[in-house]
This record gives sequence, structure tokens and C-alpha cells, in this order.
Amino acid sequence: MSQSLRPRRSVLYMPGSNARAQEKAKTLAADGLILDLEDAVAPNAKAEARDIVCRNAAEGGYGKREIIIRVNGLDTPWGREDVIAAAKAGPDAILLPKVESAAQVHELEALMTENGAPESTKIWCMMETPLGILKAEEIAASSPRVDCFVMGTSDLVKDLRAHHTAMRLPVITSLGLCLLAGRAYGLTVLDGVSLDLADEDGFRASCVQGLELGFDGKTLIHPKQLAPTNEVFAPSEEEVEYSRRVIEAFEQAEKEGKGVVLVDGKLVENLHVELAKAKVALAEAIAEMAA
Ligand SMILES: CC(C)(COP(=O)(O)OP(=O)(O)OC[C@H]1O[C@@H](n2cnc3c(N)ncnc32)[C@H](O)[C@@H]1OP(=O)(O)O)[C@@H](O)C(=O)NCCC(=O)NCCSC(=O)C[C@H](O)C(=O)O
Ligand SMILES: [Mg+2]
Repeated sequence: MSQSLRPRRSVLYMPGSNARAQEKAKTLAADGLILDLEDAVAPNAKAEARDIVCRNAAEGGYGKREIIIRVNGLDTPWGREDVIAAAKAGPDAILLPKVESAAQVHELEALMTENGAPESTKIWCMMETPLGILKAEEIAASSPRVDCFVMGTSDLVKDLRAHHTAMRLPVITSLGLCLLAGRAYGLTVLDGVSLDLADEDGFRASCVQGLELGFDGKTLIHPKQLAPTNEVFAPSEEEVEYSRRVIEAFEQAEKEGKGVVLVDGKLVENLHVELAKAKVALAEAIAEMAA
């Protein structure tokens, strides 16, 4: 679980050129929204998309949902102008695609600062190229503004010359390396998108796999993916109830001078209490989000 107390179970991409989707997003049960200026926008629509996205981010109206602007890479014809406009709009985060070094993060950060991005605007990094994955630790450690890794499994599968398979064995090493680096530096780590909108069982299975691997949430491409994702990445009522009992039992044990206790026949130590507290905190943050 990330150190962030903001629920990031479901983070939905939408093309920056699609004003209708950005309006609809104000009513959707997404924890975060990625307003995309990169791959979902055709070159001839980039400038208009930038205007739409930055106007929407500045105006708000998205409630407690986090707003993230995905800019084009700084080595493209659009990247710098995207960052300058996004910095002024002040979203919760700017998402940089295809990050491969700390130097790229520093370049983005300098441009954000020069253009008045508030301290609260974080940097999110797309992890989606072989070099980027190999540099995951360097990127995670590059700046306190870096707050989240987002797996870009479509680009990664392409670059690895791998195949999209149900249980994602071809990308498992890459997912694991980013999780290791993200966890080591206290970042949120979000799983990549599932492209097959027709396969509901397969989608749910990939959410469960992502949760079991340790991801905080998943990036999505369509509103129909929100409900199963929110459900899988939220602690269940039973988990929350058990977690509360773990916390209580351990507090009681400590008062009695003991460092371990049995709850429902299972050994509970301090590390289990930490996990239990994180689950309860996440459940409370989710409830607060829905209020
Ligand atoms: C995939 C889509 C093009 C399908 O769109 P559409 O045909 O409009 O779908 P529906 O008719 O089923 O839509 C029903 C209503 O939902 C709204 N809608 C659809 N998608 C979204 C969305 N993403 N966000 C918000 N709202 C959405 C429609 O407007 C309909 O509303 P209404 O008019 O009221 O009925 C489309 O879903 C889409 O464009 N998805 C996002 C694609 C995208 O952003 N791709 C880029 C990011 S993925 C990526 O790049 C990952 C990474 O970099 C990597 O390498 O892995
Ligand atoms: Mg990509």
C-alpha cells in the first residue's frame, strides 16, 4: 500500500480532445482522471486538446477526483508547450510518458517551476520502455515531487516484442521491478490498462492479479471498467472488520506486556498491525471520497 492516503484504485484515461468524455467524467466513480494529450490525441488535434484539458483542469468541477494531465514527451514538438500550459492550470499531477532517466524528471520539474506550477502539483511517471524499467530506482529517487509510477504495458509489450497474455508472464519482471522501486521510495504504483473491453471475466482477473502483485490501483480506458476495479482494490468489509480486531487485540496485548497475540487462531505481530492500520485508513479514505 502506498504512503498516499488518497484512494487511487481506479484512474481513468480520456482523450484530451474528447470534451464530452471530460464532462461525463465529473459524474463517474473514478478516483483519478488522466486527461491525455499524448497517445490518445492525433497530431493535428494536439493544440486544441491542450486548450480543452488545461481549461477543464483550471476550472475544476471534478469533486474529490484527482486530475492528472498526461503531456507529450519533452523531445516531441508539443511537450514543452503542454507542460507550460499544464503548470499554469495547476492539476494534481503532470504525467510524463516514457520516462527513462532522472534527468528527464529534472527537466520537467524545472519547466514546471519556471511556469508557476504549485508545490501541490506532483510528477507522475509512465514506466513503459525497457530502459525506463531498468532505471526505475533512479527515477523513483529523482525528486520529492515524484509521487506515482504508472505502468504503460501497451508500449512495454511492443518494445519487448512480447505478447499480451492473460496472466501477463511476459511483463511480470518489469511490473516487479517498478513495484520494488516504487515501494522503496514510498510511491503509489498503478497497474497498466486492459484493452479488451468485451472480456469482463478476464478484466476482473487482471485486477485481482494486480492487487495480489501489490499495485495500489489500475489505469483504465472505459467507464465500464470502474466498478470492478473499485471493488477489487478496496478492502472488503470482512477485511476491515478483521483489521479493527487485530489493532484492538494487539493494543490489549501490549498493555499486558506481550509482543504477539493470536486473532482467530492466527499469529499477529507488529507488522500485521501496520497492515491492518493501512487497510482501515484506506477504507476510511474511500468512505470520505464517497461522502
Ligand atoms: C475506447 C473508446 C474510444 C470507446 O469510446 P466510445 O465508443 O465512445 O464508448 P462508449 O460508446 O461505450 O461510451 C459510453 C459512454 O462513456 C463515455 N466514455 C467512453 N470512454 C470514456 C472515457 N475514457 N472517459 C470518460 N467517458 C468515457 C462516452 O463518452 C459515452 O458517454 P455518453 O455519450 O454519455 O453515452 C473510449 O472509451 C476511449 O477513448 N477511451 C480512452 C482511450 C485512451 O485514452 N487511450 C490512451 C490511454 S491508454 C495508454 O496510452 C496506456 C499506456 O501509455 C501504455 O502504453 O500502456
Ligand atoms: Mg504508452
